Amino acid sequence: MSTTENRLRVYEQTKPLFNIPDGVTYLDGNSLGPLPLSTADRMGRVIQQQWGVELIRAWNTAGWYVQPRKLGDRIARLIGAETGSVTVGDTLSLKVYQALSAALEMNRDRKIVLSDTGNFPTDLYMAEGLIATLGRGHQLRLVRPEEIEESLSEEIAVLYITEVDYRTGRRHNMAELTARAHALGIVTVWDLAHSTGALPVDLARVGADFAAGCTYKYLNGGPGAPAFLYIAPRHADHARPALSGWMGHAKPFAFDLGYAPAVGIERMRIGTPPVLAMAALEASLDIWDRIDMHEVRARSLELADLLIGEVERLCPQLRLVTPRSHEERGSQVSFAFERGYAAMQALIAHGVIGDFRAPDIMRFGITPLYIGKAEVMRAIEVIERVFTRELWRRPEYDVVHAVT
Ligand SMILES: Cc1ncc(COP(=O)(O)O)c(C=O)c1O
Ligand SMILES: Nc1c(O)cccc1C(=O)C[C@H](N)C(=O)O
Repeated sequence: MSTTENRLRVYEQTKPLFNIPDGVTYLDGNSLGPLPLSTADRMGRVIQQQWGVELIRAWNTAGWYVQPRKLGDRIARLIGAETGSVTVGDTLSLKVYQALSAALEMNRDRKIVLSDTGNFPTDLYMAEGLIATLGRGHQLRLVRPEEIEESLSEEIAVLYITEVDYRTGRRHNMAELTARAHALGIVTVWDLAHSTGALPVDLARVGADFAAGCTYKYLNGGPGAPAFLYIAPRHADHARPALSGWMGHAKPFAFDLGYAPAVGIERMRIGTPPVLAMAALEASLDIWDRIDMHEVRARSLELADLLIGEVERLCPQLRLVTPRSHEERGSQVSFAFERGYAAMQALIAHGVIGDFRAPDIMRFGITPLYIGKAEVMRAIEVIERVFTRELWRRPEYDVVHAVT
């Protein structure tokens, strides 16, 4: 846990803990965080000593079985959640499905799921799939992000949104929306994919009902790292698991023929946890345990302001789509540019890695653990070069890859 004595000073003491290839300025930690230097060693030890030697005994001797909860408690500190209210495992798509289905059951007389057009598509697709499976006439209602508040009403069963918009970086006011939703009898499900490790989140204080997030972005857990799910302790013993796998059973090793949910958040486990991926996450959480999220936030805003100011001054072709107000943004800066895909490919070819989101958004993640003023200044210099020389016009930058 982060105490004043063992706290790491963000950037100065954290940058040396990451593997950032020479010549690369990495502004895509909002999509896939870089590799902590300790990860390979940690995974190697789990593979060699635990899997290799302990074999199946390691579920007990190395604590594999209790890892989902132990890692959950470490993430809980970063999102202001109560101890014992977070479980780790599966993918975020599954975790939002579980949260939404449990939330809908808490409001059985209402049929509308309210979300916004800035939500990440998998969240919307999972809702569509769940609604079709339920076959009870639910409806997914999508409004523009800025219309969410005025769209809350006693008709809505669940408010189902992502706190920080993956394209624009626009941030919803979680405290205000949760309070308003609760006053109208609405259950809330928050996707924290672009919040966890990006900014302070205070789930217990705002009284959120359900939340889920991933660990491969700001938390640096590695590609395919497991997701997490939060249920407010007041609901955890009543929430019904739609995906009633054996690891969420009250007594998995009794091998009963019928399902009985475990106590609390444990019921949201599904099947066998990804032990090796959890080992990687454990290594990155060793860093995060020593981080003060308020320090991360202060640095992030400072760096983002620098990037916004200089890019707007030097590259008038780019249009800022991230809100200027600190309260209304997450930890990424996005600009719209018609040829944004090619421009981002040009930047990547020149050592500045950000990414592109259709139709025209260039995203730059601000991740203060390994990005400081020097990195942002270098990115600005390269962005200026790409735009003043119109390097994005080169045909090689139009080649479209499967994953952007
Ligand atoms: C808001 C949000 N939700 C969900 C996901 C993805 O979920 P999964 O980890 O299941 O691919 C992403 C990114 O991929 C995301 O940005
Ligand atoms: N999860 C990803 C993947 O498996 C491949 C490529 C990108 C991703 C992402 O996380 C995308 C990300 N959620 C986004 O904000 O666009």
